[in-house]
Amino acid sequence: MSEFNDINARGLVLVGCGRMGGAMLKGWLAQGLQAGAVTVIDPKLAPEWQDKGLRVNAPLPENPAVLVLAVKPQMMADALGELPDLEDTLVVSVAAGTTISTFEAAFPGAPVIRVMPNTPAAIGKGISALIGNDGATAAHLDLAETLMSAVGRVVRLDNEAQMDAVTGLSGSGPAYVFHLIEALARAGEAQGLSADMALELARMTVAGAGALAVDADEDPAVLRENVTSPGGTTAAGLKVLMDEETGLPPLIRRTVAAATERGRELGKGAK
Ligand SMILES: NC(=O)C1=CN([C@@H]2O[C@H](COP(=O)(O)OP(=O)(O)OC[C@H]3O[C@@H](n4cnc5c(N)ncnc54)[C@H](OP(=O)(O)O)[C@@H]3O)[C@@H](O)[C@H]2O)C=CC1
Ligand SMILES: O=C(O)[C@@H]1CCC=N1
Repeated sequence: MSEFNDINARGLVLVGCGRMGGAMLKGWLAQGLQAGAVTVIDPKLAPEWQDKGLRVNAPLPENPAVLVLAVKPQMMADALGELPDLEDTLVVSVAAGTTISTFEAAFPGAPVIRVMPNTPAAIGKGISALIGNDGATAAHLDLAETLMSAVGRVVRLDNEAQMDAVTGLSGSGPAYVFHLIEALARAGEAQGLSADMALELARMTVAGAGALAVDADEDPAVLRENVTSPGGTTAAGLKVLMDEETGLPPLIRRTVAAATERGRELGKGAK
């Protein structure tokens, strides 16, 4: 029996099937969501989605179980304006910044859940944080958690204000890690490695360390110490990286703070 039974019976509407919407849809279909139960609204849907049995830019089902909004925050008002009134449908938004109050205004009385996923959802390795409005029951939260746990892990927030920090950390975070790979590769090249060799070493180092950080019982700090021989190479590298004034900690603090602040601005309607 699929955990998507109710959704397969009543339907799911996905508005915006770009990088994030597409990543989630890929995971949901792989986990038992039936393509015929999904109505995708996206005027310029990528060709890869055209022959999957989805209902593409079709009229919405009468009473879908879930409406997932995955358009850019700047496009949200337009997208909401194109949707009909809904009854007994769970509204789920993954948009950065856009607050629950926006969806309550668009769908008065509806249960609303705000989710912040990330793109590793495409391979079932995402992390999502979610929080519902007062109209979202335990069953609604469980339904959203069913959807998001099909594409990775889920944490629940107790305060919507935390969502911008989540966005700045794990929503945007994959981009920081991809940039770390790029930077490591370039640094390897600077030390005489070929571009291909440096990229392969950097990519697999980040992937392997990430997998170990998840699988191992030890804290990341212990895993770091396990690599660091006294008087060895890692200690020499970490002396630069961990400098509290010029190293990674202040840089990452500023990075996450800037992303968090941008989430707050988007929530206030910035373009
Ligand atoms: N990308 C990421 O890593 C993450 C994104 N998010 C959130 O997900 C949302 C989508 O981001 P992302 O997937 O990156 O963006 P994309 O631009 O890749 O996808 C959005 C899709 O929605 C389409 N679209 C635009 N207007 C409408 C409309 N009125 N009705 C239906 N579809 C429409 C876009 O078409 P067109 O291109 O033609 O405009 C596009 O295909 C954002 O709110 C973002 O904050 C959250 C977490 C992570
Ligand atoms: O860059 C953005 O605004 C979106 C939200 C989190 C990741 N991408």
